[in-house]
Amino acid sequence: MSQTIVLASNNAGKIKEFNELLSQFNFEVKPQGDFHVADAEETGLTFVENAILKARHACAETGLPALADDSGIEVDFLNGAPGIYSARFAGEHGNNEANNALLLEKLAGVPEEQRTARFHCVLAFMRHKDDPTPIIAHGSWEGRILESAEGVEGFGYDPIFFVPEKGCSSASLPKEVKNQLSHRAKALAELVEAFKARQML
Ligand SMILES: O=c1nc[nH]c2c1ncn2[C@H]1C[C@H](O)[C@@H](COP(=O)(O)OP(=O)(O)OP(=O)(O)O)O1
Ligand SMILES: [Mg+2]
Repeated sequence: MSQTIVLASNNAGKIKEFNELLSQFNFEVKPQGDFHVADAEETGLTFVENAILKARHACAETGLPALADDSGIEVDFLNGAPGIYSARFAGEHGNNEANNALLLEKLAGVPEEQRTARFHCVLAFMRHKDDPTPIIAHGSWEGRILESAEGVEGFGYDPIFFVPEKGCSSASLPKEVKNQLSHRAKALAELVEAFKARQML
């Protein structure tokens, strides 16, 4: 059986990673753009709320089950900012270069030990728009903010996120390595366990 699931994202970087991470499963995962679904309004105050809003929106627009990802980076020196506002940190939604430049600017002169940060990824899977029991999974990835951008892989904040266990930025890691370590990979592993518990895999 190959069930179609809508990936409730219009972020090309995420869509690419989900295609890599989900290739082991028997699902057909199609990005919502294939169904001409526009961005949901992210009005929640938590990653969990935003992930549900996105999944519900994609279910409503397509009539199919949907998987959404709300993610971002939490910087300790900034009391957790940009957090759920990561995609619009510098104002314009999804302007990665401006977001990275603003984060580097806000941390200018801050010593290494105070530059700790982590990525979060919350996944929400909903069977239909009125699903009262969405499956929620969470993963995080610890690191710190570099002083300048390094590497060309990945997307978003990857060029300025230092991965201590590898000694380089996450944009310097081969995609297979990021896909083993990342917040998204961990959340997806948790989602798979929840699917198994519900006899869905
Ligand atoms: O692995 C990652 N490597 C680098 N940066 C990342 C990662 N994961 C999330 N991020 C950043 C990108 C964006 O600034 C924000 C997600 O924002 P978020 O609203 O969840 O996604 P989005 O609006 O880009 O696409 P969509 O809502 O259509 O899925 O966190
Ligand atoms: Mg978004």
